[in-house]
Amino acid sequence: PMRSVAVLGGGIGGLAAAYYLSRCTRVLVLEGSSRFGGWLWSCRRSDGAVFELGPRGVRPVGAVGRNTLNLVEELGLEPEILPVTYSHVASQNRFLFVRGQLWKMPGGLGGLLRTTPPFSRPLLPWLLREVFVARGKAEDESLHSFVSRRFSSELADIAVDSLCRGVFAGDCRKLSVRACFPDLHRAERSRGSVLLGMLFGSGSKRDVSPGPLAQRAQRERWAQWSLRRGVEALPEALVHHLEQSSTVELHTQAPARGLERTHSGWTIHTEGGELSADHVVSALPAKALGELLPSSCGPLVSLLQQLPYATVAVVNLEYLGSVLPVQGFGHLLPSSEDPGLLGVVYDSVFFPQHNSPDRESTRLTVMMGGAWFQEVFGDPDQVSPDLLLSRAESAVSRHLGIRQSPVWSNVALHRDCIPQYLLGHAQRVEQMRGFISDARLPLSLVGSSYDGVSVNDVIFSGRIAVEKLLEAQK
Ligand SMILES: Cc1cc2nc3c(=O)[nH]c(=O)nc-3n(C[C@H](O)[C@H](O)[C@H](O)COP(=O)(O)OP(=O)(O)OC[C@H]3O[C@@H](n4cnc5c(N)ncnc54)[C@H](O)[C@@H]3O)c2cc1C
Ligand SMILES: C=CC1=C(C)c2cc3[nH]c(cc4nc(cc5[nH]c(cc1n2)c(C)c5CCC(=O)O)C(CCC(=O)O)=C4C)c(C)c3C=C
Repeated sequence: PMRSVAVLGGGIGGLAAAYYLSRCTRVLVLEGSSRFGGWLWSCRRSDGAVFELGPRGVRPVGAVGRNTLNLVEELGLEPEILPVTYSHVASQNRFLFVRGQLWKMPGGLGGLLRTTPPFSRPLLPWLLREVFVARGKAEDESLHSFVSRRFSSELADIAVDSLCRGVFAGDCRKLSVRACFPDLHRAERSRGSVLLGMLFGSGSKRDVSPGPLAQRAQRERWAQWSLRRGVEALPEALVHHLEQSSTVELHTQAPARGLERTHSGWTIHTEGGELSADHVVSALPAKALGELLPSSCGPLVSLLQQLPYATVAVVNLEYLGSVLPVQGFGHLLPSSEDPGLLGVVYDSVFFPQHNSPDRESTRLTVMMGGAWFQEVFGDPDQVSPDLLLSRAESAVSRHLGIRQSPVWSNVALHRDCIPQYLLGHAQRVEQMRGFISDARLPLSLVGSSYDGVSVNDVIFSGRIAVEKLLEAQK
Protein backbone atom coordinates (compact mmCIF):
# COMPACT_ATOMS: atom_id res chain seq x y z
CA PRO A 1 0.00 0.00 0.00
CA MET A 2 1.10 3.55 -0.77
CA ARG A 3 1.38 5.62 2.40
CA SER A 4 3.52 8.52 1.29
CA VAL A 5 4.49 10.25 -1.94
CA ALA A 6 7.42 12.63 -2.40
CA VAL A 7 6.99 15.27 -5.08
CA LEU A 8 10.34 16.56 -6.31
CA GLY A 9 10.19 20.14 -7.67
CA GLY A 10 7.82 22.90 -6.55
CA GLY A 11 7.14 24.47 -9.95
CA ILE A 12 3.55 24.55 -11.20
CA GLY A 13 3.79 20.85 -12.20
CA GLY A 14 4.89 19.68 -8.74
CA LEU A 15 2.35 21.87 -6.92
CA ALA A 16 -0.48 20.65 -9.18
CA ALA A 17 0.52 17.00 -8.58
CA ALA A 18 0.61 17.66 -4.80
CA TYR A 19 -2.85 19.27 -5.01
CA TYR A 20 -4.41 16.25 -6.76
CA LEU A 21 -2.56 13.85 -4.40
CA SER A 22 -3.41 15.68 -1.20
CA ARG A 23 -6.97 14.34 -1.19
CA CYS A 24 -5.80 10.73 -0.85
CA THR A 25 -2.32 10.34 0.64
CA ARG A 26 0.49 11.94 2.63
CA VAL A 27 2.60 14.22 0.41
CA LEU A 28 6.02 15.76 0.84
CA VAL A 29 7.06 18.49 -1.64
CA LEU A 30 10.78 19.22 -1.98
CA GLU A 31 11.71 22.42 -3.84
CA GLY A 32 15.39 23.16 -4.37
CA SER A 33 15.24 26.96 -4.60
CA SER A 34 14.03 29.54 -2.08
CA ARG A 35 10.57 29.95 -3.68
CA PHE A 36 7.75 27.88 -5.18
CA GLY A 37 6.37 28.48 -8.68
CA GLY A 38 9.41 27.70 -10.89
CA TRP A 39 9.10 29.70 -14.14
CA LEU A 40 5.81 31.32 -13.01
CA TRP A 41 7.40 34.46 -11.74
CA SER A 42 5.71 37.86 -11.40
CA CYS A 43 7.70 40.94 -10.40
CA ARG A 44 5.36 43.17 -8.32
CA ARG A 45 6.55 46.72 -7.99
CA SER A 46 5.71 48.71 -4.88
CA ASP A 47 3.46 51.06 -6.92
CA GLY A 48 1.24 48.13 -7.95
CA ALA A 49 2.65 47.47 -11.44
CA VAL A 50 3.19 43.80 -12.37
CA PHE A 51 5.87 42.57 -14.81
CA GLU A 52 5.95 38.92 -15.85
CA LEU A 53 9.35 37.26 -16.04
CA GLY A 54 7.91 33.95 -17.28
CA PRO A 55 4.48 33.11 -18.72
CA ARG A 56 2.06 36.00 -19.05
CA GLY A 57 -1.09 34.48 -20.50
CA VAL A 58 -2.88 31.15 -20.20
CA ARG A 59 -5.21 29.89 -22.93
CA PRO A 60 -8.61 28.57 -21.79
CA VAL A 61 -9.06 26.23 -24.78
CA GLY A 62 -9.31 22.45 -24.91
CA ALA A 63 -9.44 19.88 -22.12
CA VAL A 64 -6.19 21.18 -20.59
CA GLY A 65 -7.46 24.78 -20.59
CA ARG A 66 -10.75 23.78 -18.94
CA ASN A 67 -8.87 21.74 -16.35
CA THR A 68 -6.77 24.77 -15.30
CA LEU A 69 -9.87 26.96 -15.03
CA ASN A 70 -11.54 24.30 -12.85
CA LEU A 71 -8.46 24.42 -10.60
CA VAL A 72 -8.50 28.24 -10.53
CA GLU A 73 -12.14 28.08 -9.44
CA GLU A 74 -11.50 25.42 -6.76
CA LEU A 75 -8.76 27.65 -5.32
CA GLY A 76 -11.16 30.60 -5.07
CA LEU A 77 -9.21 32.71 -7.57
CA GLU A 78 -12.16 33.66 -9.81
CA PRO A 79 -12.40 37.24 -8.44
CA GLU A 80 -8.72 37.72 -9.39
CA ILE A 81 -9.05 36.64 -13.02
CA LEU A 82 -8.27 39.02 -15.90
CA PRO A 83 -9.78 37.72 -19.14
CA VAL A 84 -8.90 38.81 -22.69
CA THR A 85 -11.64 38.00 -25.21
CA TYR A 86 -11.22 36.99 -28.87
CA SER A 87 -12.64 40.33 -29.97
CA HIS A 88 -9.99 42.28 -28.01
CA VAL A 89 -7.41 44.04 -30.18
CA ALA A 90 -4.65 41.97 -28.52
CA SER A 91 -6.23 38.74 -29.78
CA GLN A 92 -7.07 40.11 -33.25
CA ASN A 93 -3.72 41.74 -34.09
CA ARG A 94 -0.62 39.59 -34.21
CA PHE A 95 2.44 40.97 -35.96
CA LEU A 96 5.55 39.66 -37.66
CA PHE A 97 8.69 41.76 -38.13
CA VAL A 98 10.03 40.75 -41.55
CA ARG A 99 12.36 42.56 -43.98
CA GLY A 100 12.66 45.49 -41.58
CA GLN A 101 8.90 46.09 -41.23
CA LEU A 102 5.95 45.12 -39.06
CA TRP A 103 3.19 43.13 -40.85
CA LYS A 104 -0.16 42.16 -39.39
CA MET A 105 -0.82 38.42 -39.67
CA PRO A 106 -3.73 37.81 -42.06
CA GLY A 107 -7.04 36.94 -40.38
CA GLY A 108 -10.59 36.21 -41.55
CA LEU A 109 -11.69 35.19 -45.05
CA GLY A 110 -10.58 38.50 -46.62
CA GLY A 111 -7.07 37.90 -45.25
CA LEU A 112 -7.01 34.42 -46.74
CA LEU A 113 -8.25 35.49 -50.20
CA ARG A 114 -5.96 38.49 -50.68
CA THR A 115 -2.18 38.49 -50.95
CA THR A 116 -1.07 39.79 -47.56
CA PRO A 117 2.62 40.65 -47.29
CA PRO A 118 5.06 39.38 -46.10
CA PHE A 119 3.51 36.39 -47.92
CA SER A 120 3.81 36.46 -51.70
CA ARG A 121 0.44 34.73 -52.41
CA PRO A 122 -3.02 34.44 -50.83
CA LEU A 123 -3.16 31.71 -48.17
CA LEU A 124 -6.49 30.12 -49.23
CA PRO A 125 -5.20 28.09 -52.24
CA TRP A 126 -2.47 26.58 -50.03
CA LEU A 127 -5.10 25.64 -47.44
CA LEU A 128 -7.40 24.00 -50.01
CA ARG A 129 -4.55 22.16 -51.70
CA GLU A 130 -3.58 20.66 -48.33
CA VAL A 131 -6.61 18.35 -48.36
CA PHE A 132 -5.12 16.45 -51.34
CA VAL A 133 -1.54 16.13 -50.08
CA ALA A 134 -0.64 12.49 -49.30
CA ARG A 135 0.06 11.38 -45.71
CA GLY A 136 3.71 11.54 -44.63
CA LYS A 137 5.50 8.21 -44.28
CA ALA A 138 7.97 9.07 -41.52
CA GLU A 139 7.28 8.25 -37.84
CA ASP A 140 8.08 11.85 -36.97
CA GLU A 141 9.02 14.95 -38.91
CA SER A 142 10.27 18.46 -38.20
CA LEU A 143 7.62 21.19 -38.09
CA HIS A 144 9.32 22.96 -40.97
CA SER A 145 9.27 19.87 -43.16
CA PHE A 146 5.64 19.05 -42.23
CA VAL A 147 4.34 22.54 -43.10
CA SER A 148 6.52 22.82 -46.27
CA ARG A 149 5.23 19.47 -47.49
CA ARG A 150 1.54 20.01 -46.66
CA PHE A 151 1.23 23.82 -47.17
CA SER A 152 4.16 25.86 -48.47
CA SER A 153 7.79 26.50 -47.69
CA GLU A 154 7.09 30.24 -47.44
CA LEU A 155 4.56 29.62 -44.66
CA ALA A 156 7.12 27.38 -42.92
CA ASP A 157 10.01 29.87 -43.33
CA ILE A 158 8.06 32.85 -42.01
CA ALA A 159 4.98 31.97 -39.94
CA VAL A 160 5.93 28.58 -38.47
CA ASP A 161 9.54 29.64 -37.86
CA SER A 162 8.27 32.67 -35.88
CA LEU A 163 5.55 30.74 -34.03
CA CYS A 164 8.04 28.14 -32.80
CA ARG A 165 10.27 30.92 -31.48
CA GLY A 166 7.26 32.43 -29.66
CA VAL A 167 6.23 29.18 -27.94
CA PHE A 168 9.33 26.98 -27.69
CA ALA A 169 12.06 29.59 -28.24
CA GLY A 170 13.13 26.89 -30.69
CA ASP A 171 14.09 26.08 -34.27
CA CYS A 172 11.22 24.67 -36.37
CA ARG A 173 13.78 22.80 -38.52
CA LYS A 174 14.64 20.68 -35.48
CA LEU A 175 11.43 20.61 -33.41
CA SER A 176 9.13 17.59 -33.75
CA VAL A 177 5.62 18.06 -35.14
CA ARG A 178 4.37 15.00 -33.26
CA ALA A 179 5.58 16.28 -29.86
CA CYS A 180 5.10 20.05 -30.27
CA PHE A 181 1.75 20.12 -32.08
CA PRO A 182 0.22 16.66 -31.53
CA ASP A 183 -3.14 17.82 -32.95
CA LEU A 184 -1.54 18.51 -36.37
CA HIS A 185 0.17 15.13 -36.36
CA ARG A 186 -3.03 13.33 -35.28
CA ALA A 187 -5.12 15.15 -37.91
CA GLU A 188 -2.80 13.97 -40.69
CA ARG A 189 -2.79 10.41 -39.32
CA SER A 190 -6.54 10.08 -38.76
CA ARG A 191 -8.06 12.32 -41.48
CA GLY A 192 -5.20 12.57 -43.96
CA SER A 193 -5.35 16.37 -43.69
CA VAL A 194 -4.88 19.12 -41.11
CA LEU A 195 -7.80 21.09 -42.57
CA LEU A 196 -10.18 18.10 -42.41
CA GLY A 197 -8.94 17.34 -38.88
CA MET A 198 -9.78 20.91 -37.85
CA LEU A 199 -13.23 20.73 -39.44
CA PHE A 200 -14.27 17.26 -38.29
CA GLY A 201 -12.03 16.57 -35.27
CA SER A 202 -9.07 14.23 -35.11
CA GLY A 203 -9.98 11.92 -32.24
CA SER A 204 -8.31 13.94 -29.51
CA LYS A 205 -7.62 12.32 -26.15
CA ARG A 206 -9.45 12.77 -22.82
CA ASP A 207 -12.06 15.38 -22.15
CA VAL A 208 -12.62 17.49 -19.05
CA SER A 209 -16.06 18.81 -18.22
CA PRO A 210 -16.14 22.55 -17.71
CA GLY A 211 -17.03 23.96 -14.30
CA PRO A 212 -18.86 27.30 -14.02
CA LEU A 213 -15.68 29.37 -14.61
CA ALA A 214 -14.68 27.38 -17.72
CA GLN A 215 -18.28 27.72 -18.97
CA ARG A 216 -18.03 31.47 -18.43
CA ALA A 217 -14.80 31.51 -20.44
CA GLN A 218 -16.56 29.68 -23.29
CA ARG A 219 -19.60 31.93 -23.16
CA GLU A 220 -17.57 35.13 -23.07
CA ARG A 221 -15.12 33.83 -25.71
CA TRP A 222 -11.88 34.26 -23.76
CA ALA A 223 -8.67 33.92 -25.77
CA GLN A 224 -6.38 34.05 -22.73
CA TRP A 225 -6.36 35.07 -19.08
CA SER A 226 -4.06 36.17 -16.28
CA LEU A 227 -4.54 37.11 -12.61
CA ARG A 228 -4.65 40.53 -10.94
CA ARG A 229 -1.39 39.95 -9.06
CA GLY A 230 0.21 38.15 -12.02
CA VAL A 231 0.32 34.46 -12.97
CA GLU A 232 2.48 33.71 -9.92
CA ALA A 233 -0.71 34.13 -7.86
CA LEU A 234 -1.67 30.63 -9.10
CA PRO A 235 1.26 28.75 -7.45
CA GLU A 236 0.86 31.02 -4.42
CA ALA A 237 -2.80 29.98 -4.06
CA LEU A 238 -1.82 26.32 -4.47
CA VAL A 239 0.80 26.66 -1.73
CA HIS A 240 -1.72 28.41 0.53
CA HIS A 241 -4.25 25.62 -0.08
CA LEU A 242 -1.67 22.86 0.53
CA GLU A 243 -0.45 24.53 3.73
CA GLN A 244 -3.96 24.14 5.19
CA SER A 245 -3.84 20.38 4.70
CA SER A 246 -2.60 18.22 7.58
CA THR A 247 -1.34 15.55 5.14
CA VAL A 248 1.00 17.82 3.14
CA GLU A 249 4.50 19.00 4.03
CA LEU A 250 6.15 21.69 1.88
CA HIS A 251 9.84 22.56 1.89
CA THR A 252 11.85 25.17 -0.01
CA GLN A 253 15.67 25.19 -0.12
CA ALA A 254 15.46 21.42 -0.03
CA PRO A 255 17.07 20.11 -3.23
CA ALA A 256 17.00 16.36 -3.74
CA ARG A 257 20.60 15.16 -4.18
CA GLY A 258 20.08 11.47 -4.97
CA LEU A 259 17.55 8.65 -5.14
CA GLU A 260 18.09 5.12 -3.95
CA ARG A 261 15.72 2.16 -4.40
CA THR A 262 14.55 0.40 -1.23
CA HIS A 263 12.35 -2.64 -0.76
CA SER A 264 9.17 -0.54 -0.43
CA GLY A 265 10.03 2.59 -2.42
CA TRP A 266 12.83 5.14 -2.33
CA THR A 267 15.33 6.80 -0.03
CA ILE A 268 15.74 10.45 -1.00
CA HIS A 269 19.08 12.04 -0.14
CA THR A 270 18.91 15.72 0.78
CA GLU A 271 21.37 18.09 2.43
CA GLY A 272 19.42 17.82 5.68
CA GLY A 273 19.44 14.00 5.74
CA GLU A 274 17.58 11.04 4.28
CA LEU A 275 13.86 10.77 3.71
CA SER A 276 11.78 7.84 2.58
CA ALA A 277 8.72 7.61 0.34
CA ASP A 278 6.72 4.80 -1.24
CA HIS A 279 6.45 6.67 -4.53
CA VAL A 280 8.27 9.59 -6.16
CA VAL A 281 6.60 12.06 -8.51
CA SER A 282 9.35 13.85 -10.38
CA ALA A 283 8.29 17.36 -11.43
CA LEU A 284 11.91 18.30 -12.14
CA PRO A 285 13.44 19.11 -15.51
CA ALA A 286 14.38 15.74 -17.11
CA LYS A 287 18.09 16.39 -16.85
CA ALA A 288 17.82 17.15 -13.09
CA LEU A 289 16.02 13.82 -12.56
CA GLY A 290 18.72 12.09 -14.63
CA GLU A 291 21.33 13.33 -12.15
CA LEU A 292 19.47 11.81 -9.17
CA LEU A 293 18.65 8.29 -10.37
CA PRO A 294 20.82 5.29 -9.39
CA SER A 295 23.00 3.44 -11.89
CA SER A 296 20.43 0.61 -12.11
CA CYS A 297 18.29 3.07 -14.11
CA GLY A 298 20.99 3.58 -16.79
CA PRO A 299 18.74 3.36 -19.90
CA LEU A 300 16.22 5.78 -18.35
CA VAL A 301 19.01 8.21 -17.38
CA SER A 302 20.36 8.16 -20.91
CA LEU A 303 16.90 8.95 -22.37
CA LEU A 304 16.41 11.79 -19.83
CA GLN A 305 19.81 13.26 -20.75
CA GLN A 306 18.91 13.39 -24.44
CA LEU A 307 16.43 16.23 -23.87
CA PRO A 308 18.11 19.61 -24.53
CA TYR A 309 16.95 22.97 -23.12
CA ALA A 310 17.12 26.54 -24.41
CA THR A 311 18.14 29.66 -22.50
CA VAL A 312 16.04 32.83 -22.87
CA ALA A 313 16.87 36.42 -21.88
CA VAL A 314 13.73 38.27 -20.77
CA VAL A 315 13.93 42.07 -20.67
CA ASN A 316 10.94 43.96 -19.20
CA LEU A 317 10.74 47.62 -20.19
CA GLU A 318 8.46 50.45 -19.14
CA TYR A 319 8.07 53.62 -21.24
CA LEU A 320 6.23 56.75 -20.19
CA GLY A 321 2.98 57.44 -22.03
CA SER A 322 1.28 55.46 -24.76
CA VAL A 323 4.11 54.97 -27.27
CA LEU A 324 3.17 51.95 -29.41
CA PRO A 325 2.56 52.64 -33.13
CA VAL A 326 0.24 49.57 -33.32
CA GLN A 327 -1.99 47.70 -30.86
CA GLY A 328 -1.81 43.92 -30.58
CA PHE A 329 -0.37 40.91 -28.74
CA GLY A 330 3.17 41.67 -29.85
CA HIS A 331 5.44 40.76 -32.72
CA LEU A 332 7.63 37.80 -33.52
CA LEU A 333 10.68 37.62 -35.80
CA PRO A 334 11.56 34.66 -38.02
CA SER A 335 15.12 33.40 -37.40
CA SER A 336 16.18 34.69 -40.85
CA GLU A 337 15.45 38.27 -39.72
CA ASP A 338 17.52 38.31 -36.51
CA PRO A 339 18.34 34.93 -34.96
CA GLY A 340 19.02 36.28 -31.44
CA LEU A 341 15.84 38.35 -31.18
CA LEU A 342 12.74 36.20 -30.73
CA GLY A 343 10.15 38.96 -30.41
CA VAL A 344 8.47 41.63 -28.32
CA VAL A 345 5.31 41.21 -26.21
CA TYR A 346 3.04 44.27 -25.81
CA ASP A 347 2.04 43.50 -22.20
CA SER A 348 0.22 46.75 -21.51
CA VAL A 349 -2.15 46.14 -24.45
CA PHE A 350 -3.66 42.91 -23.12
CA PHE A 351 -3.22 43.45 -19.38
CA PRO A 352 -3.46 47.23 -18.76
CA GLN A 353 -4.59 46.27 -15.22
CA HIS A 354 -0.89 45.48 -14.56
CA ASN A 355 0.18 49.05 -15.35
CA SER A 356 1.16 51.36 -12.55
CA PRO A 357 -1.92 53.22 -11.26
CA ASP A 358 0.27 56.33 -10.80
CA ARG A 359 1.29 57.01 -14.41
CA GLU A 360 0.29 56.20 -17.96
CA SER A 361 2.90 53.85 -19.35
CA THR A 362 3.64 51.20 -21.97
CA ARG A 363 5.04 47.87 -20.73
CA LEU A 364 6.93 45.68 -23.21
CA THR A 365 8.88 42.44 -22.87
CA VAL A 366 11.72 41.63 -25.26
CA MET A 367 12.66 37.94 -25.46
CA MET A 368 16.07 36.95 -26.80
CA GLY A 369 18.26 33.91 -27.37
CA GLY A 370 16.42 30.59 -27.22
CA ALA A 371 17.93 27.93 -29.48
CA TRP A 372 20.24 30.68 -30.89
CA PHE A 373 21.51 31.95 -27.51
CA GLN A 374 25.03 30.47 -27.62
CA GLU A 375 25.58 31.36 -31.30
CA VAL A 376 24.55 35.01 -30.82
CA PHE A 377 25.48 35.90 -27.22
CA GLY A 378 28.06 33.20 -26.34
CA ASP A 379 28.30 31.51 -22.94
CA PRO A 380 25.26 32.50 -20.80
CA ASP A 381 27.60 32.69 -17.76
CA GLN A 382 29.66 35.41 -19.45
CA VAL A 383 27.00 37.63 -21.05
CA SER A 384 26.48 41.01 -19.38
CA PRO A 385 22.98 42.23 -18.41
CA ASP A 386 23.94 45.66 -19.87
CA LEU A 387 24.48 44.12 -23.31
CA LEU A 388 21.10 42.35 -23.14
CA LEU A 389 19.40 45.59 -22.06
CA SER A 390 20.96 47.59 -24.88
CA ARG A 391 20.03 44.89 -27.47
CA ALA A 392 16.45 45.00 -26.17
CA GLU A 393 16.25 48.81 -26.24
CA SER A 394 17.67 49.01 -29.74
CA ALA A 395 15.17 46.37 -30.96
CA VAL A 396 12.29 48.42 -29.54
CA SER A 397 13.64 51.51 -31.26
CA ARG A 398 14.25 49.75 -34.62
CA HIS A 399 11.05 47.70 -34.72
CA LEU A 400 8.59 50.16 -33.17
CA GLY A 401 10.21 53.55 -33.74
CA ILE A 402 10.22 54.28 -29.99
CA ARG A 403 13.15 56.62 -29.51
CA GLN A 404 12.78 57.52 -25.84
CA SER A 405 14.57 55.60 -23.09
CA PRO A 406 12.62 53.32 -20.76
CA VAL A 407 11.91 54.72 -17.29
CA TRP A 408 12.22 51.26 -15.75
CA SER A 409 13.75 47.97 -16.85
CA ASN A 410 14.57 44.50 -15.58
CA VAL A 411 16.90 41.95 -17.19
CA ALA A 412 16.53 38.24 -16.40
CA LEU A 413 18.55 35.38 -17.82
CA HIS A 414 16.52 32.17 -17.72
CA ARG A 415 19.08 29.43 -18.13
CA ASP A 416 17.74 26.19 -19.67
CA CYS A 417 14.16 27.34 -19.13
CA ILE A 418 12.39 25.60 -21.97
CA PRO A 419 12.82 21.99 -23.17
CA GLN A 420 13.29 21.42 -26.88
CA TYR A 421 11.12 18.56 -28.15
CA LEU A 422 13.33 17.46 -31.03
CA LEU A 423 12.60 14.71 -33.58
CA GLY A 424 11.77 11.45 -31.83
CA HIS A 425 10.81 13.12 -28.51
CA ALA A 426 7.44 11.39 -28.19
CA GLN A 427 9.01 7.97 -28.86
CA ARG A 428 11.70 8.66 -26.23
CA VAL A 429 9.04 9.59 -23.66
CA GLU A 430 7.23 6.33 -24.46
CA GLN A 431 10.50 4.45 -23.91
CA MET A 432 11.03 6.23 -20.56
CA ARG A 433 7.57 5.20 -19.37
CA GLY A 434 8.16 1.70 -20.77
CA PHE A 435 11.35 1.37 -18.70
CA ILE A 436 9.57 2.61 -15.54
CA SER A 437 6.76 0.13 -15.99
CA ASP A 438 9.01 -2.86 -16.91
CA ALA A 439 11.32 -2.18 -13.96
CA ARG A 440 8.26 -1.56 -11.71
CA LEU A 441 9.77 1.70 -10.52
CA PRO A 442 7.45 3.63 -8.18
CA LEU A 443 8.09 6.80 -10.19
CA SER A 444 5.89 9.23 -12.19
CA LEU A 445 7.10 11.81 -14.71
CA VAL A 446 5.41 15.23 -14.50
CA GLY A 447 6.26 18.68 -15.88
CA SER A 448 7.27 20.44 -19.05
CA SER A 449 9.88 17.87 -20.10
CA TYR A 450 7.45 15.26 -21.39
CA ASP A 451 3.93 15.96 -22.68
CA GLY A 452 3.70 19.69 -23.46
CA VAL A 453 5.27 22.92 -22.21
CA SER A 454 2.29 25.23 -21.63
CA VAL A 455 1.12 25.97 -18.08
CA ASN A 456 -2.07 24.06 -18.95
CA ASP A 457 -0.18 20.99 -20.22
CA VAL A 458 2.05 20.92 -17.14
CA ILE A 459 -0.88 21.13 -14.68
CA PHE A 460 -2.70 18.42 -16.64
CA SER A 461 0.42 16.21 -16.57
CA GLY A 462 0.24 16.39 -12.74
CA ARG A 463 -3.40 15.37 -12.75
CA ILE A 464 -2.93 12.45 -15.18
CA ALA A 465 0.07 11.11 -13.24
CA VAL A 466 -1.94 11.14 -10.00
CA GLU A 467 -4.98 9.48 -11.62
CA LYS A 468 -2.79 6.69 -13.05
CA LEU A 469 -1.10 6.20 -9.70
CA LEU A 470 -4.39 5.95 -7.83
CA GLU A 471 -5.84 3.58 -10.46
CA ALA A 472 -2.83 1.29 -10.04
CA GLN A 473 -3.46 1.20 -6.26
CA LYS A 474 -6.99 -0.14 -6.70
C1 LIG B 1 10.06 33.00 -20.62
C2 LIG B 1 8.95 31.99 -20.62
C3 LIG B 1 7.69 32.34 -21.11
C4 LIG B 1 6.66 31.41 -21.10
N1 LIG B 1 5.42 31.80 -21.53
C5 LIG B 1 4.37 30.96 -21.39
C6 LIG B 1 3.04 31.40 -21.65
O1 LIG B 1 2.80 32.56 -22.01
N2 LIG B 1 2.01 30.52 -21.49
C7 LIG B 1 2.23 29.23 -21.07
O2 LIG B 1 1.27 28.47 -20.95
N3 LIG B 1 3.49 28.78 -20.80
C8 LIG B 1 4.55 29.61 -20.94
N4 LIG B 1 5.82 29.17 -20.63
C9 LIG B 1 6.04 27.75 -20.27
C10 LIG B 1 5.73 27.40 -18.79
O3 LIG B 1 5.89 28.54 -17.98
C11 LIG B 1 6.66 26.30 -18.27
O4 LIG B 1 6.75 25.23 -19.19
C12 LIG B 1 6.18 25.75 -16.93
O5 LIG B 1 6.09 26.78 -15.99
C13 LIG B 1 7.13 24.64 -16.43
O6 LIG B 1 6.66 24.17 -15.19
P1 LIG B 1 7.34 22.91 -14.47
O7 LIG B 1 6.71 22.78 -13.11
O8 LIG B 1 7.32 21.73 -15.36
O9 LIG B 1 8.88 23.27 -14.35
P2 LIG B 1 9.67 24.37 -13.52
O10 LIG B 1 8.93 25.63 -13.43
O11 LIG B 1 11.05 24.37 -14.12
O12 LIG B 1 9.76 23.73 -12.04
C14 LIG B 1 10.74 22.78 -11.66
C15 LIG B 1 11.15 23.08 -10.22
O13 LIG B 1 12.09 22.10 -9.79
C16 LIG B 1 13.06 22.73 -8.96
N5 LIG B 1 14.24 21.86 -8.89
C17 LIG B 1 15.22 21.68 -9.82
N6 LIG B 1 16.11 20.74 -9.36
C18 LIG B 1 15.66 20.33 -8.14
C19 LIG B 1 16.10 19.34 -7.21
N7 LIG B 1 17.20 18.60 -7.41
N8 LIG B 1 15.36 19.16 -6.08
C20 LIG B 1 14.23 19.88 -5.84
N9 LIG B 1 13.78 20.82 -6.68
C21 LIG B 1 14.47 21.03 -7.83
C22 LIG B 1 13.27 24.07 -9.63
O14 LIG B 1 13.83 25.01 -8.71
C23 LIG B 1 11.85 24.44 -10.08
O15 LIG B 1 11.17 25.21 -9.11
C24 LIG B 1 6.89 30.08 -20.62
C25 LIG B 1 8.15 29.72 -20.15
C26 LIG B 1 9.17 30.66 -20.12
C27 LIG B 1 10.50 30.26 -19.56
C1 LIG C 1 10.29 30.34 -23.54
C2 LIG C 1 9.27 30.21 -24.33
C3 LIG C 1 8.49 31.32 -24.86
C4 LIG C 1 8.91 32.51 -25.43
C5 LIG C 1 10.33 32.95 -25.72
C6 LIG C 1 7.73 33.27 -25.76
C7 LIG C 1 7.73 34.51 -26.40
C8 LIG C 1 6.61 35.24 -26.80
N1 LIG C 1 5.29 34.99 -26.48
C9 LIG C 1 4.49 35.93 -27.05
C10 LIG C 1 3.10 36.04 -26.90
C11 LIG C 1 2.31 35.02 -26.33
N2 LIG C 1 2.71 33.73 -26.01
C12 LIG C 1 1.63 33.05 -25.54
C13 LIG C 1 1.58 31.71 -25.16
C14 LIG C 1 2.72 30.91 -24.88
N3 LIG C 1 4.03 31.33 -24.90
C15 LIG C 1 4.86 30.28 -24.53
C16 LIG C 1 6.25 30.30 -24.41
C17 LIG C 1 7.05 31.36 -24.85
N4 LIG C 1 6.63 32.55 -25.38
C18 LIG C 1 4.01 29.14 -24.29
C19 LIG C 1 4.49 27.77 -23.88
C20 LIG C 1 2.69 29.54 -24.51
C21 LIG C 1 1.43 28.68 -24.34
C22 LIG C 1 0.91 28.15 -25.64
C23 LIG C 1 -0.31 27.26 -25.42
O1 LIG C 1 -0.44 26.24 -26.13
O2 LIG C 1 -1.16 27.54 -24.57
C24 LIG C 1 0.46 33.91 -25.55
C25 LIG C 1 -0.95 33.56 -25.06
C26 LIG C 1 -1.70 32.67 -25.93
C27 LIG C 1 -1.93 33.14 -27.33
O3 LIG C 1 -2.63 34.13 -27.51
O4 LIG C 1 -1.40 32.49 -28.26
C28 LIG C 1 0.88 35.15 -26.05
C29 LIG C 1 0.03 36.37 -26.26
C30 LIG C 1 5.32 36.83 -27.80
C31 LIG C 1 4.85 38.02 -28.62
C32 LIG C 1 6.63 36.41 -27.63
C33 LIG C 1 7.81 37.08 -28.20
C34 LIG C 1 8.97 36.53 -28.32
